[in-house]
Amino acid sequence: MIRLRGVRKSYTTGKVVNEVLRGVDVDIGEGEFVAIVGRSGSGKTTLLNILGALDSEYEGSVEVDGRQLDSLDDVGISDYRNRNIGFIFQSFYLMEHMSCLENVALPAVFARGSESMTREAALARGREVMEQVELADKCDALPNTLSGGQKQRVAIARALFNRPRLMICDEPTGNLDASTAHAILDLFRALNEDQGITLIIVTHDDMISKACKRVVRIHDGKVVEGAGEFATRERPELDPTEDGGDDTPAPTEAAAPSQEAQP
Ligand SMILES: Nc1ncnc2c1ncn2[C@@H]1O[C@H](COP(=O)(O)OP(=O)(O)OP(=O)(O)O)[C@@H](O)[C@H]1O
Repeated sequence: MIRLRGVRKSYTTGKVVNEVLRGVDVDIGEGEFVAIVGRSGSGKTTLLNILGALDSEYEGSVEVDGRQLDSLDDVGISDYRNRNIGFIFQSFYLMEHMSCLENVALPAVFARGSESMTREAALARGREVMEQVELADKCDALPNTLSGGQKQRVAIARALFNRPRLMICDEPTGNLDASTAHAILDLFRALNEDQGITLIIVTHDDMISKACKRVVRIHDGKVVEGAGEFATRERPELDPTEDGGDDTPAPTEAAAPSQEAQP
């Protein structure tokens, strides 16, 4: 489903170039349940943003169902995202002045053309996904009256609204205690097993990564474990204290301003 080859990404700040991804090759198949792990600063979120078509400023190839993502224009990319991907973040990004149901129905606002829904249809679909996350009784509640775990369930319901094939989750349990995190994990498992939704989860939480069916590990700007159906060409020696430190690559002085530095 998603195939990355030779993906490189650097951030340029002034004259300093930080090469974060240095030739990432990875495959994510339909229906997979994958964790992305690595030290802080190793580029997990950077990779996730590319996998989720949130970032198109990279070198290399990202192919989805046989089609290069960079062949799509901005409208094509947002259509692809809206139709196929649900996003879950550590901070739940709920609109505090709207009810949970209105939050969940928000993706209808972004639907385009003939597919846009009436308000009634959007709210009915919202109720359906609130039921799926077992929060039907919280439809009219404001988000700030909910617990952290409940807020994350509302965010998951919102992500489910457009019936995504893929859910991209960045530290989804980062703000939750262990038992609440476990309940969210159970929900992810059910979405994967019962609905066949592909899940890609960036996590520092061992409980989550152990439950995933594959672990993709990033180190030194490359995928060193769990790349998918092919062998990674280079495998740097891994530090056994892997997740304990910071993997931010040392920034280098730019010889010339990179493309990203151009206005
Ligand atoms: N928008 C940005 N501009 C400049 N540098 C950035 C930007 N986003 C990330 N970086 C840098 O890229 C590197 C990788 O960041 P990223 O957030 O992908 O790491 P991560 O593995 O997700 O880290 P963590 O586990 O701490 O969340 C870090 O050195 C970070 O400072």
